[in-house]
Amino acid sequence: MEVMWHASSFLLPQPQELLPLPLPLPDAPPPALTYALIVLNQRLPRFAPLLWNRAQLRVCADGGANRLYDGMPELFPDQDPEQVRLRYTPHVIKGDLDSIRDDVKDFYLNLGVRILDESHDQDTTDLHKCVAYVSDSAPIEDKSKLCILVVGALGGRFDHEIGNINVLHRFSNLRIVLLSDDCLIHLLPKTHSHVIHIQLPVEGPHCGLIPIGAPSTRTSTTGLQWNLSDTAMSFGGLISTSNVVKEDKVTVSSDADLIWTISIKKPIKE
Ligand SMILES: Nc1ncnc2c1ncn2[C@@H]1O[C@H](COP(=O)(O)OP(=O)(O)OP(=O)(O)O)[C@@H](O)[C@H]1O
Ligand SMILES: Cc1ncc(C[n+]2csc(CCO)c2C)c(N)n1
Repeated sequence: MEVMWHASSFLLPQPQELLPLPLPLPDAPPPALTYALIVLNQRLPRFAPLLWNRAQLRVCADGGANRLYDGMPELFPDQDPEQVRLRYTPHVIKGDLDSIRDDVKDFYLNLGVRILDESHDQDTTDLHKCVAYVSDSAPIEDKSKLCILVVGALGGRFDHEIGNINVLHRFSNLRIVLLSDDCLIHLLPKTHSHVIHIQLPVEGPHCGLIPIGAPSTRTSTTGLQWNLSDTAMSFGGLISTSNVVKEDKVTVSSDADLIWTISIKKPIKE
């Protein structure tokens, strides 16, 4: 079975800000991914500017545009809010446009941002619409190198959270990472075995492995405090919550699609 690599390196400073990298190790992950960022309608996480700089395509889902407009200046309190907004202008705003404020819409329209009104579709969420846009924008051969980072996806309204997780399953051929200030989650498709490189300075130790779409009759892991060994997992039976990462590399293989979740560390207060 083919191996799929995962690493939350987008939470680290950009490679050019670091010292020259050592030679790749034999089991190092393959070349870097291309990132897209989707901003949802929840408070921006503190590391939003880091993800913004990582991403080549930046999209706001409807009310996510309000959060960008209001929230980026709050993250740079010493700077002129207008200058901050100009620096963090999205490429596209897409959704049913029932949450974006008129002043925000006019501001970004004047800057030439593409605003895509899909109010005719009341059966798919704004996140779904934005993921479809990002996916359609990427050439097919590049899709396996594409990683979509979604901020504001967790820790809010439960119906929205479940809707956001459903998007992971709906687009299971894409790498999508849902983020909040506190944790991230992504899908581990059953079509691959998985190697997850843990970025210990920024993530862990708490983690979970959860079969959300269907039960698993066999899941095996290494690198965790409570490893699974051909173990069954299902809602109503065992699911792996409150697990702990013990090594900087975790491996997972399963006969079902699983959700991987890991905590994001808080910055140390000075
Ligand atoms: N509280 C929340 N928790 C998690 N995700 C959210 C939350 N609020 C919004 N989102 C995400 O942001 C996207 C855009 O939000 P927005 O409020 O514009 O959507 P909406 O469809 O107008 O919501 P509503 O259900 O309130 O009509 C949603 O599709 C959802 O993915
Ligand atoms: C069975 C069913 N439940 C809820 C909705 C409502 N809904 C789901 S996605 C969406 C768009 C949000 O921007 C809306 C209004 C529906 N259509 N069908």
